[in-house]
Amino acid sequence: MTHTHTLADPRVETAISRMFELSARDETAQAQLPPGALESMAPQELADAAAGIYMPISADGGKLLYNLVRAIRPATVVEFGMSYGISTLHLAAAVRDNGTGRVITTELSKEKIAAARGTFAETGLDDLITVLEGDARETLAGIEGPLELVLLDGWKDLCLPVLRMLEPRLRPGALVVADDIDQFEGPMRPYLDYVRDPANGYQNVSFPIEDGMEISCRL
Ligand SMILES: C[S@@+](CC[C@H](N)C(=O)[O-])C[C@H]1O[C@@H](n2cnc3c(N)ncnc32)[C@H](O)[C@@H]1O
Repeated sequence: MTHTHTLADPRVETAISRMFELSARDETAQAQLPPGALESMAPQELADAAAGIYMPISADGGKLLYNLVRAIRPATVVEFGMSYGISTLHLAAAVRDNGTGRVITTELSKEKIAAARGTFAETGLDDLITVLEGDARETLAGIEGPLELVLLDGWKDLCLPVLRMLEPRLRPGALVVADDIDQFEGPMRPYLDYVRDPANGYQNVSFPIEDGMEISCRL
């Protein structure tokens, strides 16, 4: 018997492959940002300046997210930092295959949001995805819990404030996944110190996948 899944749906596979191919130009585009942009620009200014840069999760990171969502069967998945939606498609494909749940994602760049909305419609996953336009610190402030899976992949210095904001709505056993913990060791430090401090109520594992993912289970 052949088992199929939504990541193998030709519409989804084509969209993900196309975006990964386009993301190969990220390094060249990133080199055109003003020097020190990552450290000095305000979140919206940086999002606009980086509108042409995909900055996606890795292919294996996407598969890991798919599997986590399949295993947990969350009613609500929350994503901080959608970009062009590569990670969002992996999350939504798993929600589709679970037959239950939804994905709420958030993004600052209007250009990325317009492109991602088109891609989500093209893949047939748009009915599962709610895109909130604006700063996650505001757009995610009012979402209802309990939350069972959270992906933190926006600007790295904002991962801790966003986690602290969502924390009261995490159900015990919820997973919080933070991407790029090795690549952005400095900006991620306050976040990592927080989740790794046993007093703060998480069990952690640093998953050695491309630039590193910290997976934290809410106790
Ligand atoms: C690393 S990329 C996300 C990549 C995406 N998860 C993927 O795998 O394709 C980070 C994105 O987060 C967005 N972002 C950063 N800070 C944000 C904020 N405060 N609120 C909403 N979006 C934000 C940026 O504009 C950028 O597109």
